[in-house]
Amino acid sequence: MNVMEIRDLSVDYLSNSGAVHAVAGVSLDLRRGEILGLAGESGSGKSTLAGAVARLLRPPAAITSGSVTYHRQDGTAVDVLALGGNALRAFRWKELAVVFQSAMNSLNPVSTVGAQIDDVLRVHVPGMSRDDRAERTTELLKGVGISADRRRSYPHELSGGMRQRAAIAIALALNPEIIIMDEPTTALDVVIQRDILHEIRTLKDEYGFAVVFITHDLSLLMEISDRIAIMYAGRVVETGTAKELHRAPRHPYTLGLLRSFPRLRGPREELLGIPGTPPDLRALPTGCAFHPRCGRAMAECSSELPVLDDGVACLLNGGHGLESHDRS
Ligand SMILES: Nc1ncnc2c1ncn2[C@@H]1O[C@H](COP(=O)(O)OP(=O)(O)OP(=O)(O)O)[C@@H](O)[C@H]1O
Repeated sequence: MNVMEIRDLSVDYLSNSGAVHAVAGVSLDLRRGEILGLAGESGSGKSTLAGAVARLLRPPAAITSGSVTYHRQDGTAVDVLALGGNALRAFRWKELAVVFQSAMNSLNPVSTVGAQIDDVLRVHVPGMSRDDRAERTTELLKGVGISADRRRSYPHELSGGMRQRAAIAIALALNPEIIIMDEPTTALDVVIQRDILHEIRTLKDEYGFAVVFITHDLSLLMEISDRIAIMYAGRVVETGTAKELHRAPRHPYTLGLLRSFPRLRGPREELLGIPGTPPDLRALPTGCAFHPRCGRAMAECSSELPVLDDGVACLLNGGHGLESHDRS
């Protein structure tokens, strides 16, 4: 059962030097209650895709095609790209919440963490009593591993890990169905990262929300995700369960990522398993965007754009392609 369906979604950043095709024709399902990992080198479009479905993109970003459908538990379908005003605000907190990499940026520095959770509840659940809000705040903080007395702490009084936990507690305040986490733990110590991620899994099992998890750490993604989507140059090139991708990656790019010790953030540099660097998104190579870096490229890879078929977009894997001139 899908909680969200993304179909043929494209996002450009418009600039004087041409449109940057950051997301190009992405179709992806998010199943209710799953953790979907999103991986790919820096600049492959992960954050832009997340921003599009959370409706957080601002100009110069422009959604140029596609649809995003959210399915409520009662069966109603919501056209996410058409939401506006109050409906959009309600969607963003009650149905979908986002946790960003830097918790400091999403927390208010002049308000205690308890007051920030209380604010969210007060604004979005007008009928909730003060006592009920206090109880819910304590419950949320406990749920992410913060003791109740810490609700009176200001963000700067908390460690990085605690701040991240507080940001997650705020995101969970209204019981959303979907949580998007964009590199939420990369700035943290590895041990703390793993602790927080295991708690997210526990919370997810308890509350039943689905998670879209974006990280540069593919090994971490393999550990915590149910399914993974690999992005390259704005497209999804492979999807599968974490086990499938780990055991038998089918796209040469996925294989390269697994063989590398990738630094997916920061300056673009060659990955050990993949020569070259990602393409300029203003002027993509013809055919498969990965072909200039692919050790297994065939002649047709430079003229045919492979479409995602049975979880992989690669001509080598029985995938069929579109002639370059068929591309919309
Ligand atoms: N405001 C902007 N204007 C122009 N181009 C942009 C803008 N924001 C992002 N881009 C470009 O869009 C592409 C996709 O960026 P995006 O941040 O979605 O990738 P990502 O995979 O999330 O990378 P990272 O892991 O570094 O966050 C990149 O080439 C980036 O340079």
